[in-house]
Amino acid sequence: MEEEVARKKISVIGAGNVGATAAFLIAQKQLGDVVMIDIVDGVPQGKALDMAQMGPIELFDAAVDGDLDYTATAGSDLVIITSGSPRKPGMTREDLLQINANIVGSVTENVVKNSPDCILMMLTNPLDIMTYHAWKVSGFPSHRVVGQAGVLDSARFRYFISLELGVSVEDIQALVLGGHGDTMVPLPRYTTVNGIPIPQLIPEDRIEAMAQRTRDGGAENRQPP
Ligand SMILES: NC(=O)C1=CN([C@@H]2O[C@H](COP(=O)(O)OP(=O)(O)OC[C@H]3O[C@@H](n4cnc5c(N)ncnc54)[C@H](O)[C@@H]3O)[C@@H](O)[C@H]2O)C=CC1
Ligand SMILES: CC(=O)C(=O)O
Repeated sequence: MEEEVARKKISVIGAGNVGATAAFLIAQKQLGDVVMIDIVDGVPQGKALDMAQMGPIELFDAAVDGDLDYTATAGSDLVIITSGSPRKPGMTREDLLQINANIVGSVTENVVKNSPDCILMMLTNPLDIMTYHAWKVSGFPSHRVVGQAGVLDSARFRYFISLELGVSVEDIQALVLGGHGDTMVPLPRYTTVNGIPIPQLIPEDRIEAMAQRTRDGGAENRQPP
């Protein structure tokens, strides 16, 4: 007899650019049923409805709901926190510290009340500090609180290398360590194209230019309209 496996429940706090994109990709890949929470009435509900109505086109059955009330997130397996202010031109990620610490603190308390066994994934900037803050506020063991940044930073580095060499991103493995900020450390000798370290393929000054563009990634991607 086939065993029925329930989909995971994944809540996304903040239904802005990052939260809504994450919610849609989760639903489209059927990683779980999704609940989006925001403070602006109509935004999480409306965006969730739009996404759910893409199910018949993209062929997914994952549920997508939006709400203002954290009880809708109850029993989540994973909660992704994106709520907060994004960087304005000229701001560093650290400039966001005070504004977002207040938001992340109260959001984390609400999340923990409703999903005491979840894994918390932090995206709000400044990422490393907000992850630490959420860990402290949650009281969770450290293996249940993670920050998302290394994947994005490594993806940016891979993308720039693919442009430089005219090869597919699929052939590139890259590793970017350190914080999600100006101190991030792309590792060229551990970055390979089909197994060949990039210092054997790209001049040093070009690698450094791509490493710097990766560090500046968040700012470059958020130019004023
Ligand atoms: N870690 C990473 O890789 C990345 C992190 N970020 C960070 O993610 C955060 C969100 O960025 P965007 O989505 O572009 O901003 P956004 O302004 O589009 O969305 C933020 C959302 O949070 C909501 N919000 C504000 N206070 C809230 C609260 N107390 N409870 C629930 N929702 C609340 C806002 O209403 C808004 O809809 C920023 O801090 C940004 O710097 C952005 C890109 C990558
Ligand atoms: C905003 C930000 O942290 C980024 O795009 O990397």
